[in-house]
Amino acid sequence: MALKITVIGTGYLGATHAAAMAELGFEVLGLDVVPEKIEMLSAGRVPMYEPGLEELLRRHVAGFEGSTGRLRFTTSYEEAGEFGDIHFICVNTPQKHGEYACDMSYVDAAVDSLAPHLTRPVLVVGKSTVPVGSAARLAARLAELAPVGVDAELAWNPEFLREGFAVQDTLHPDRIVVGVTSERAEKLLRTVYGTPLAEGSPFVVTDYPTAELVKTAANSFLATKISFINAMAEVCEAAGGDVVKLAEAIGYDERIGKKFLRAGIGFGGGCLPKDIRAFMARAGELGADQALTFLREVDSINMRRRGHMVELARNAVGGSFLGKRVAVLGATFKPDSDDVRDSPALNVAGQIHLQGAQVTVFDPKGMDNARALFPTLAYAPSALEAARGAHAVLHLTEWAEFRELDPAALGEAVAERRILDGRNALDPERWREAGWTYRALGRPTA
Ligand SMILES: NC(=O)C1=CN([C@@H]2O[C@H](COP(=O)(O)OP(=O)(O)OC[C@H]3O[C@@H](n4cnc5c(N)ncnc54)[C@H](O)[C@@H]3O)[C@@H](O)[C@H]2O)C=CC1
Ligand SMILES: O=C(O)[C@H]1O[C@H](OP(=O)(O)OP(=O)(O)OC[C@H]2O[C@@H](n3ccc(=O)[nH]c3=O)[C@H](O)[C@@H]2O)[C@H](O)[C@@H](O)[C@@H]1O
Repeated sequence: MALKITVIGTGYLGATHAAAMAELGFEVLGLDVVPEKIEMLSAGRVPMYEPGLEELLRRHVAGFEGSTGRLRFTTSYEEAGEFGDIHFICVNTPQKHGEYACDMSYVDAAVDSLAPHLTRPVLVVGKSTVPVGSAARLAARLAELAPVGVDAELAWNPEFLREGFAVQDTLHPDRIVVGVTSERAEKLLRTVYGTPLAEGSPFVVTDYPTAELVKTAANSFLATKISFINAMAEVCEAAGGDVVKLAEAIGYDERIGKKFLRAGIGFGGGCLPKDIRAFMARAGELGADQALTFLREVDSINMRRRGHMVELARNAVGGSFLGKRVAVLGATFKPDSDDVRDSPALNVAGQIHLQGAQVTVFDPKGMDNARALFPTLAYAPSALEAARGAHAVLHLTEWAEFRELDPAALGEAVAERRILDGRNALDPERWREAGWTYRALGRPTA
């Protein structure tokens, strides 16, 4: 009999994973505790912006022409327990309020809710990003809470997808990593990730702690790479160098590589910032805090970028924001996503607003989420409207459409032709030729 899969938590990770599992041919049931999300997904609508996901969803949710009907959604753990042979846990693991540590309460709640409803031998597979040691603890919890006689095993299978590329990354992953304690679990996961998904993707089998650590190590490395180039940007500014050229030049060395060397206002989002902090907190609990002290520096270089952007903008408008209008292009933490969790762009916008400027934000996809998080900022329906009357335009999220903006047309709308590029993504010459003062982070002023 074909394996049936449940996916618990249908956010950025879970909704994508559920649709991808249906694409691979499995019967899938997605579960979330938020009924509105379940209603939307059941109707073939994705509750966030993720390119290609809605199309994938509609290929498998019933009610659309030619759909396989293999993908359904529910809020019922009882239904999930009846349905699944394999249960993927994809719930959120945010930073604890006021602490560095990871809040495991959602993962714990998912295991606690599922376990009593299990009806047959199952594999529960954690995908959420968790502190090392969680899998062993959860395996014991699962065994304890599962009905007597039900064999409930746990595996850990961290996820490496990027928002904006979630569908592609899930269907064609760089690698699949599984932390298992039995051959049966490994075999089941090899079946799940069988062709075409695993074609060309290395399949790494390891123990729980290594699987958990691979995930936090990967995100720590990426964060470190970004903070490294941002540290170079600071030195370039002091010395009159150009960090974009520097990144290009060091990137030709294949050992260094070109990727993740874009200097700017730094990393944000629902993952890198909280993951490096949770990693430091966990290392501290394990008595290995010294090993990760460099991550504290990675974090502080990153947070400094936001303050630096605010300072540059303040200086650009004459030393004070009082009575000034500032246009902010971009609200999401990166382009091609509507995610504003720990967004550097919104953080900068918020700081400038607090310092007295009238800030107007435009983002192609993140407006609703931005408004919900920063209701006191002003929002405009286009970049042009946001720029109207502005004393400075700040480019803070590198959406492709911002690269296409017409500097001459925007120049007609603003009070002062002054643009600060927080992502080093615009073409300085185009803006300068149209009479703008263009300023970027880590680059010469003219
Ligand atoms: N967003 C991303 O690009 C990636 C996220 N991750 C990790 O995946 C996990 C999930 O992240 P996101 O999808 O971004 O979070 P999210 O917040 O978008 O989604 C989490 C979902 O879980 C649901 N949920 C919470 N408690 C629940 C419960 N007890 N039972 C059922 N559903 C519950 C929430 O309602 C929400 O819909 C995190 O650990 C994150 O670090 C890993 C790789 C990529
Ligand atoms: O654990 C996760 O959730 C995911 O976190 C990141 O993915 P994501 O947060 O979607 O976004 P990234 O593309 O990594 O960008 C993160 C942040 O770094 C910034 N960034 C990225 C690259 C760069 O060169 N410079 C830079 O400032 C982006 O603007 C963004 O704010 C990782 O890239 C994924 O592999 C991982 O699965």
